Amino acid sequence: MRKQDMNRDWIATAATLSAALPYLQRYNDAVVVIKLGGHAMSSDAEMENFARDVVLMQQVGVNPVIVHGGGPMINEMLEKLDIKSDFVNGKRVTDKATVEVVEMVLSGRVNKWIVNAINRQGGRAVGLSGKDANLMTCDQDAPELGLVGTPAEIDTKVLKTLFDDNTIPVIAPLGAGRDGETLNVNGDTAAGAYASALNADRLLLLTDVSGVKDGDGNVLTELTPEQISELTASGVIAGGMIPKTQTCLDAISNGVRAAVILDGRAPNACLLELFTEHGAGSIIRAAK
Ligand SMILES: Nc1ncnc2c1ncn2[C@@H]1O[C@H](COP(=O)(O)OP(=O)(O)O)[C@@H](O)[C@H]1O
Ligand SMILES: CC(=O)N[C@@H](CCC(=O)OP(=O)(O)O)C(=O)O
Repeated sequence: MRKQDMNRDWIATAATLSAALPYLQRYNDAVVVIKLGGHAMSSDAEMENFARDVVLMQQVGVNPVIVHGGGPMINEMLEKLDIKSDFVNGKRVTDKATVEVVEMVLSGRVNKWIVNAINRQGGRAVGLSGKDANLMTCDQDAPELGLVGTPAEIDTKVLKTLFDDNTIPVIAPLGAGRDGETLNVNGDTAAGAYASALNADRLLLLTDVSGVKDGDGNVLTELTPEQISELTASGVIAGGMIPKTQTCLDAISNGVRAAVILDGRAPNACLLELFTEHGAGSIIRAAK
């Protein structure tokens, strides 16, 4: 590259940083809950990139909270163990044997993968599940789903202590039932519940599609609650996208300013959404 062109690149980089100033100011001290879906975690390299963005966010004054999924990793382990698994409306039917595998995979393998990646990028992350410090107490979801929880009470005390200590919580989507039993919670549902309890400024749901698509396959960059109802009724929003859009609707009616569904595999997806005019994915905003 010629020296002159190289200078032009650096000038563009400096201009990008300068243009980010209003966004950096806006998100200073804001809580951003990020749900990292299992499909958005496909390699160590992608995980390192994600972790780097999270550490940068924290460095500039955001309080990030990571809530993760891990459905594909759970499926892989259940298959190895020859345990059959079914989904109803995007939620896993969970019996005693299944919940043990879910906890082992989520709290063991996936949670530590993320924690380690953030720490390697110079951040300080701590791994938790909803069972720690009374973070998430759940009621049982539909009885036919078995040991699946729906969040009932969130205790944010430990999260606030971690923010004060510049520590990034990484939370596996498990909860404690009223009798202390372990319940499997859909990752999107869990992320939405934490976002509402914290009055988060943004809930980012990172997945493997660039946003919510209409019947022609085009990504809808802004989505209203009415559009979500119509697209769900007509079957265009299906499978794992049902709990995602439902979570966004619940979140914006419960104290979250906006929720975004975006492609977690795209480079710097979170930074693009938070710190640029461009934004990313499909945004659902709370009524003013
Ligand atoms: N209208 C829609 N727009 C985009 N994706 C959709 C839509 N309806 C269903 N999907 C599916 O939802 C999937 C995302 O949900 P899921 O597989 O549960 O992701 P994750 O593991 O990241 O939580 C997409 O990969 C896509 O196949
Ligand atoms: C009740 C329920 O469905 N729990 C999910 C928890 C993991 C999850 O949500 O993972 P993704 O975000 O990667 O889909 C499950 O067992 O797969």
